[in-house]
Amino acid sequence: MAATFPLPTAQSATSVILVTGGCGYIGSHFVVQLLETGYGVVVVDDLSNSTTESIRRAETIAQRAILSFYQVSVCDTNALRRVFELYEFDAVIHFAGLKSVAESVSDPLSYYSGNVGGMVSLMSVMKEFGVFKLVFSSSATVYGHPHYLPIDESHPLTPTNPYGHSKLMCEQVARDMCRSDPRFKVALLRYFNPIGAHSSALIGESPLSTPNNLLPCITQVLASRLPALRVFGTDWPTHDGTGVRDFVHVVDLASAHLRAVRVLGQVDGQRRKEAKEAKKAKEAKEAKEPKEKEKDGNCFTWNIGTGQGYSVMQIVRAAESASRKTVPLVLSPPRPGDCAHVVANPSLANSQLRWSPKFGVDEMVRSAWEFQKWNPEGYNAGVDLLPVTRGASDNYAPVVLSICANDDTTPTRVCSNLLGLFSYSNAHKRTKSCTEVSISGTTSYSASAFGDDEEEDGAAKKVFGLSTRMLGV
Ligand SMILES: O=c1ccn([C@@H]2O[C@H](COP(=O)(O)OP(=O)(O)O[C@H]3O[C@H](CO)[C@@H](O)[C@H](O)[C@H]3O)[C@@H](O)[C@H]2O)c(=O)[nH]1
Repeated sequence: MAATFPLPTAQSATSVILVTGGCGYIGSHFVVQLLETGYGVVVVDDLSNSTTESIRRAETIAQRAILSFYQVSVCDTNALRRVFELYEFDAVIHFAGLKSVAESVSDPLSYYSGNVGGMVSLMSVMKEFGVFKLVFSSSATVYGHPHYLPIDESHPLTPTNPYGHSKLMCEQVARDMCRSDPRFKVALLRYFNPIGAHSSALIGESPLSTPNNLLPCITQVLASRLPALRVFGTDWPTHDGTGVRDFVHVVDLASAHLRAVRVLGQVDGQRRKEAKEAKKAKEAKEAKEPKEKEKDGNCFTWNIGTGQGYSVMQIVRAAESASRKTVPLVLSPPRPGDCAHVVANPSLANSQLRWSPKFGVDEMVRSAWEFQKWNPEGYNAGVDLLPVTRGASDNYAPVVLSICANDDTTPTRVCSNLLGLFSYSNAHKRTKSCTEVSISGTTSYSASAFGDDEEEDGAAKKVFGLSTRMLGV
């Protein structure tokens, strides 16, 4: 029986979204959601800290292809123009940017030219081509050291490093553009600490260089890629002496962007409606609008965090429990510039965006570990996932593989990671010792069906052999 996956073409896509930095950690999770929701997706990324492998995997998860990828820096205004000439974008989601606090201190010009210059370049091309909806990746770093907790959007903005200043300047560019032209509608999303990975374990955080952030450090220690976790500060005024942060699952964070795109779309409809309303009704309505809107036109700022704080040691314990391993620790002095406690007040996003996080901290940490476990070398493992075929209605013959798992391994993940499958079915059933999974679209293995016994067929044996060799299952 042939499986059919809908692969909408550019023509059938209702709305086309440009994602800058779409190959990165957060961008790739967002691309999955855009594809799953039916948007047409164009990605630009200069690949300075990412690879296109993440996009191929996002397509695998969503079983849909993006419309196009362009290796373009947002700072390259002419190259951006050429992309805008090809599509009528409904909105732009701007993830592209540099994000290392330490690097920004040693090389501030790169952060001002890359992040602020990139924002100016992007917004100028948006204006030129009449694209007015923008969702921007901002950061809780714009608040600097907390004056009070939890941090709401009215908290003073006092960044402590060039990275934070560059994000705040980008926000200012957006605010000023909204004030100067009421057609602009911008969502500034201030992320707290994004962690975790997609449940498929196909995409996750895969830094090209040595990680600085807590979770990738922990998972790399668990994978024996780093010898030990340095715990920066054990004498903070927190419940266990280690730093407390507001960790948010990257999938929840991605869905906040989807909500923001929708809310900005409603601003459009709202404006048209308001234009038709009687003056009195309009005034009454405007009186209820958030202050932010009066001040900044259609520029909205939302904290994206859970409102819950977890300490470094709580995260370490969660990782040990997810991996059933021990994290060797080196207790170290505080990192320069760090602070004890950073927790969001996300109530504005909860009410105005109608966004609230679904995943708890255990799931965040578990999924981060799963990604590390199945992708020990990140995206550079040499696993060759085939691209999703760009076509209207390709039919693929399903292949049923039987994979023996001696733990609760998710079979789709094993198959997708190891066999270069470009689409898979979520339908699977488990037997006592073996797990069956229906998979579509393998060119490497063309056998049609196997039973529970992997010895039954040479190809099945080969598949199983590959998984055992590469993963130690
Ligand atoms: O190897 C490590 C790495 C981190 N930490 C601690 O873990 C906590 C979280 O650190 P990290 O993951 O580096 O995040 P933050 O320092 O909170 O910074 C993140 O969150 C900020 C917003 O709150 C953003 O501005 C930054 O870009 C982003 O990296 C802090 O207490 C660190 O001292 C360790 O103990 N050991």
